[in-house]
Amino acid sequence: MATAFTLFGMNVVHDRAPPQTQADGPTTYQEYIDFLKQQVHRPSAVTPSLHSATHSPPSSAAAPRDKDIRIQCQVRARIPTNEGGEMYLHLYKNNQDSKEHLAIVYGDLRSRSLDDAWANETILNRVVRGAYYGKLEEIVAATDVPVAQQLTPDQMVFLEQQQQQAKRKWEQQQQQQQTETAKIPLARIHSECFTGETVHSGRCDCGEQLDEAMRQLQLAGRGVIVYLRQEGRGIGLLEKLKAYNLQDLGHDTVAANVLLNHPADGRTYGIANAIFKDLGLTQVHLLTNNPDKIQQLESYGDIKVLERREMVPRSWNAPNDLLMATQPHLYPLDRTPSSSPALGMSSVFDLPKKELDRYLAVKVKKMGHILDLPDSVSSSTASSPK
Ligand SMILES: Nc1nc2c(ncn2[C@@H]2O[C@H](COP(=O)(O)OP(=O)(O)OP(=O)(O)O)[C@@H](O)[C@H]2O)c(=O)[nH]1
Repeated sequence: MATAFTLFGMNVVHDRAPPQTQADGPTTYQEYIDFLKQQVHRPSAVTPSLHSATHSPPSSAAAPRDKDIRIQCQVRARIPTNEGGEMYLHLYKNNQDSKEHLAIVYGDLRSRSLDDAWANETILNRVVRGAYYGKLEEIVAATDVPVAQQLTPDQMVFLEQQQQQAKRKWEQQQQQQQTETAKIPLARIHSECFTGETVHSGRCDCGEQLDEAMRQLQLAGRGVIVYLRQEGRGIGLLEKLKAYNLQDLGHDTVAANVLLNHPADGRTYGIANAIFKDLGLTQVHLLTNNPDKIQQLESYGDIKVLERREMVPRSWNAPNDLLMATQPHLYPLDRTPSSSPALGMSSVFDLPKKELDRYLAVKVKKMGHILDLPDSVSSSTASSPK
């Protein structure tokens, strides 16, 4: 028989009664989760075991392996964007996991580990891994290149001199910048979301957040988006897709994670902290609604978040829509209202809003994200835990 109870102002309907000890139903979130877990571990026709005998349970993504983090930027490359801007993609390796975490860098920030001298490398090796100063087109314009695998002695001398000059220019610019403006870079720590970013899922706002962060960074002209491979809040794509099926059965994003024996949010930010440091940042303005992200980042003691810049969902943000409609060149092509229907995709004016609003409401109501829920969203999500 279905049971209903209220949790954090939401009516939760479940197909089984809560445990005897909680005659009035769970009153705290922990009790709700315990209640759900109890059901999962009872044999049931409607709630099958989540892990078959042939599969070992997923490892806990929560275990912080945050000690003695070492990172190295392996390569940097210029990426012109379809909106007319330009950024430098930095690829990092680290001693914590085997993932390729990224930094999307705008403006003149430089990676210390990339710029370090590496053993037995030639000037051409440095240029190829992106540890060059200035613009490669300037080198190309001034020599007979294409530069071959082997540089002639003349080319080698030219390249060395050209790089010394370009480096001095960069250092001068840095000094001027610090004395004149002491600009604090704009930064974002973004967690990978294949579904939201690549297949344009309307279950979450991750894709539009990445687009919006890139737009803001491009406008700011200086800063970084650290792109962490922490898919599914750290549980990975496999487990996130299972969580989606649990969500379709009526659980919210937090409960679905817990039912799969994962923490609600298993992410850590030690690698982001190390990447910020590597890029010479000590103070940032951070684009986020997630206070936990700020707290975790600052807990390492290296980076101070001077200001939090909120990320308002596009579908809630009329002025942004207006900006997009009037300045579509600032937005990715596949997200503009005019091009979307032609591609058979939802336009931002026609997002699958119900599921997205539920996702956003859970972030605000259960995960403490700082966002003003519009009345329409508050009321439309009040009766559902999803
Ligand atoms: N486990 C799980 N992860 C999800 C789900 N939907 C999106 N994600 C992941 O959530 C991460 C983004 O986290 P969010 O909570 O949306 O945002 P945030 O990074 O904490 O906060 P902001 O800085 O304000 O964007 C990405 O790694 C997504 O893959 C879901 O339903 N379940």
